[in-house]
Parts: sequence; structure tokens; C-alpha cells
Amino acid sequence: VCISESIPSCSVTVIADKFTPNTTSDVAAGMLIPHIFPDTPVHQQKQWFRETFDYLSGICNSSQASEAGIHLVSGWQIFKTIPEKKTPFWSDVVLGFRSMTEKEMKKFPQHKFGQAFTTLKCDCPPYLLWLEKRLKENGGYVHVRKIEDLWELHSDYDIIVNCSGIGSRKLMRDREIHPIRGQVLKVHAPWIKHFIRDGDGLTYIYPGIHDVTLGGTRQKDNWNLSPDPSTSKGIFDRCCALEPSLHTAQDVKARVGLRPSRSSVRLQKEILVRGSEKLPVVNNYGHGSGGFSVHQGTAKEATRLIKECIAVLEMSRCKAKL
Ligand SMILES: Cc1cc2nc3c(=O)[nH]c(=O)nc-3n(C[C@H](O)[C@H](O)[C@H](O)COP(=O)(O)OP(=O)(O)OC[C@H]3O[C@@H](n4cnc5c(N)ncnc54)[C@H](O)[C@@H]3O)c2cc1C
Ligand SMILES: O=C([O-])CC(=O)C(=O)O
Repeated sequence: VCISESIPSCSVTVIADKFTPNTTSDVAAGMLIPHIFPDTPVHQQKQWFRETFDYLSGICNSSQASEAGIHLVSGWQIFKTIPEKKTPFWSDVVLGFRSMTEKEMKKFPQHKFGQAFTTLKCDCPPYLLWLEKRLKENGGYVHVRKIEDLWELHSDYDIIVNCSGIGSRKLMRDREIHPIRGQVLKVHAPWIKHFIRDGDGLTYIYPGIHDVTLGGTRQKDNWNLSPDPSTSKGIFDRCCALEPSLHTAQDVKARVGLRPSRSSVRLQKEILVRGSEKLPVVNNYGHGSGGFSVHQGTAKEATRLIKECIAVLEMSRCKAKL
């Protein structure tokens, strides 16, 4: 969508073997709370987060908010031990960041410290469906197809943008990207209006427009996409310990997603070469636990790289004509 809006002369086709509701993004809660990419400078991560937050705030403040599945949500991140840094790098991007008061902490007797803030949440499938609609309105196309080798696309497209997430392990033979398995429960509990996240990242309660996401797990190098019933029980019990009213939640569904994890998002150009032929590729994958939190920032950077590829293509076509 970002490419089709920034470079209207570009014809954009999205090709994937799975679309909503069957992607990793559909499993996620879609909360805008950044996760650290250890090998990406913090100022870069902050810029991606700020761009994403500002972009989604604009949608949230428009009449499109409900269809796009974007909403504000306030709540608490709580810690059993006081974190080294009480104020994270993103504290001035979210709204109203502050330490929790003693009165607020009384709800969580096992925890010693907490942060209160308001952030945004993107609900999927609505957000993905809305993006797809916008792409089509901009003249874009959508095809269901599995790609075994990017070179398959060589004769039909000038530039490939690789956003294949965990699929890049096979497609790009990238040994650095690995799954961090996440199991969550989606439950009906419409009285839950505030989010609660344990700072250890293993227990969270995220209310969305239609359901509440309860998490979670972080299992490195585990490719199993089937929900495990004992893990579901553990998640439910941990969430009920933080928010006992969840005991009466209904319609509990377990889902699993594989976070496409790397030490940094791979956001760079690459030229594939076969004989005298070249195929420019812009990679934009490896968003790990934080794809929603930085997606617009990384999309803008990918779009800038595509503009560079277009400039090179135009120059070589000019030269060929001379
Ligand atoms: C349990 C859980 C909770 C999460 N919660 C949050 C959260 O609250 N906030 C947040 O910011 N992030 C969260 N995340 C992380 C977020 O979900 C990911 O960072 C994000 O979904 C990655 O998006 P993606 O588009 O790169 O990958 P995907 O959503 O996996 O999309 C990749 C696409 O590429 C296609 N594809 C791959 N290989 C091929 C191929 N060979 N041929 C054709 N198509 C291919 C797939 O079919 C798919 O359509 C969570 C993740 C999990 C698992
Ligand atoms: O950790 C969280 O708060 C939610 C999330 O991003 C994940 O499970 O990957």
C-alpha cells in the first residue's frame, strides 16, 4: 500500500500463499509496543515506531478507524522486579506514559513496579482486509501463489519486494531468521477494556474490538503450528491470576504464530544475477515480535529503496536506447 501510494506510476502485485486470516499477523494481538532488535540502532527503531504510531493515529482519528480495526487502548505494563531502565526509548511516542501509582499497583500484589500508557492496537483480519481494499483501489493486484525461487518472477516483474517473514528462511536461504513460536488465546470478554502486560513478555491481556488476546509463549526454534492444550491452560491461568474476571470468558480459541525473528529487520537491496540478467530485490523481513509496531516505518524505508531501484532501471533503459 505504501508503494502504491508513494509511487503511483508503479503497478503493484501482492503474491502470497496465505492471506488473512491465515498469516502470522492474524495471530498477533497487534499492539504498538516496540520490541528491541539488538543489531538495529535505537534511534532507527524509534523512528520506525514513531512513523508507525503517527500514521495509525491518523487513521484512528478518521472515520476509517472502525473498518480498519485501529483503536486506542490504555493499560499497564507491570514488573516483578524493577527494570534497569524505568523509562523505555518509546515512552515519548505513546501517549501519557508515566509510572503507575501505588493505588494502581494494589491490583497486582506480586509486582513491584508498573508503567501506565495509552497506545494503539491494529485488529486483524480487519486491518489486513482494509489494506487489501486500499491496494486494489490504487490499482494493485493480489495473487495466491507459492514462490519456490524469486527468479520465477523475473520475466513478469521489474522489482521484487520480499516480505515473506519466516518464509525467508527457505526462500532466501537466510539461516539467521528463526521462528519464535507464540501461542495465544482469543476469547470473548467484552468487559475487559484495559491492557495488562507482564514485563517478562509471557503474560498479557490485550482487548481488541471483537475479542481479547491472552498470551503467551516465546519458544525459540519451535515450528509447531498446532496449539498445545496444556500451554493454553497455562496461559489462561496466568491471565486469570492478573485479571480474575477472565474466569468467565467465553468462546476460547487457541492460535499459534511463528514470529519471524532476527537480530535486525533485513531491510536492504540485493541484486539477483543469472547470466547477463539481473533482478533487483528489496528485502523487508524479520520483524520478530514487533511487526505491527514498526510496519509503516519499515514500509517507508523499503519504498525509498524501491525508488533507488527504479532510478537505476530507468538509467539503464535510457542507456540501452542510446
Ligand atoms: C503470538 C504473537 C503475538 C504477536 N503480537 C504482536 C503485537 O502485539 N505487536 C506487534 O507489533 N507484533 C506482534 N507480533 C509479531 C507480528 O505478528 C509479526 O512481526 C508480523 O506478523 C510479521 O509480519 P510479516 O508480514 O513479516 O509476516 P507474515 O504475517 O507471516 O506474512 C508473510 C507472508 O509471506 C507469505 N509467504 C512466505 N513465504 C512465501 C512463499 N515462499 N511464497 C509465497 N508466499 C510466501 C505468507 O503466506 C504470508 O502471507 C506477534 C506475533 C505472534 C506470533
Ligand atoms: O509481547 C507482547 O506484548 C506481544 C507481542 O508482541 C508478542 O507476543 O510477540
